[in-house]
Amino acid sequence: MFSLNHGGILVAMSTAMDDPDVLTEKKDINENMLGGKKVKIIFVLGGPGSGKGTQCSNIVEHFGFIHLSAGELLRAEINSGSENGTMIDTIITEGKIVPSEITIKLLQEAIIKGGNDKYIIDGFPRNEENRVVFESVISISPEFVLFFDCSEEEMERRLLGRNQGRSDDNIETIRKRLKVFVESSLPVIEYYESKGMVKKIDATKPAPEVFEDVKAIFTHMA
Ligand SMILES: Nc1ncnc2c1ncn2[C@@H]1O[C@H](COP(=O)(O)OP(=O)(O)OP(=O)(O)O)[C@@H](O)[C@H]1O
Ligand SMILES: Nc1ccn([C@@H]2O[C@H](COP(=O)(O)O)[C@@H](O)[C@H]2O)c(=O)n1
Ligand SMILES: [Mg+2]
Repeated sequence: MFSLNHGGILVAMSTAMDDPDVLTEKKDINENMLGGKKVKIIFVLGGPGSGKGTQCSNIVEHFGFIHLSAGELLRAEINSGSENGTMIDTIITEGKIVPSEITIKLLQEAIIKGGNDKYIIDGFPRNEENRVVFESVISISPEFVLFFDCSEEEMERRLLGRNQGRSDDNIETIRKRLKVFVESSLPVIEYYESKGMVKKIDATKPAPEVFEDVKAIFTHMA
């Protein structure tokens, strides 16, 4: 079983039910280890509507990763009636970025619940604060960063046609999200680029063609 300690650091705590021999053992996550298991994380980044969610579903189906979407986790938090729900809802509707401690706590909980050793994390880190806080709280470095590169015109067209009832899929919020992407998210991608960790995909192409390029990357990493 896993839990958060008082400092918010993720710890793995074995209980009698999990393993009676290590009843009180606690292990921090570090150097990509979680509860004694090596955990692989891939960050999936790209502008709003670039096709992150679409391609993550394909990756789950073909390569056995667990897909965690930061945006989905935040929307679920709103729908759960949590005390932060109204604040998160306002931020999303304004196309801004939710404070990192909230998003990272949701990611931590989802990783623990997932119990897997391979995660694709979609839409995170969205800004430098996300990146730095994740690095300090969850000491797992991504294997690489998958970047879906798409033109703004195409992203806007897709979002206006998405029709999933999202409060941020309207032209006013879409324009704000595109601005936030350029000002706050691209610098994170550039940071990883400077470390040689970015695998860039032309995401303007039709979805099946994009997946062929994604497949080539994941097949080679297996
Ligand atoms: N390559 C593609 N060509 C055309 N349409 C696409 C392509 N990929 C995804 N779409 C469609 O575009 C819309 C946005 O895709 P998706 O939800 O996967 O994007 P996203 O990057 O997750 O966006 P967001 O950041 O807003 O969550 C969806 O309606 C999806 O069906
Ligand atoms: N790291 C993140 C990710 C998302 N958000 C907020 O959620 C909105 C929707 O995200 P999608 O990935 O589903 O498009 C996004 O516009 C942000 O408002 C966030 O704050 N931090
Ligand atoms: Mg998405």
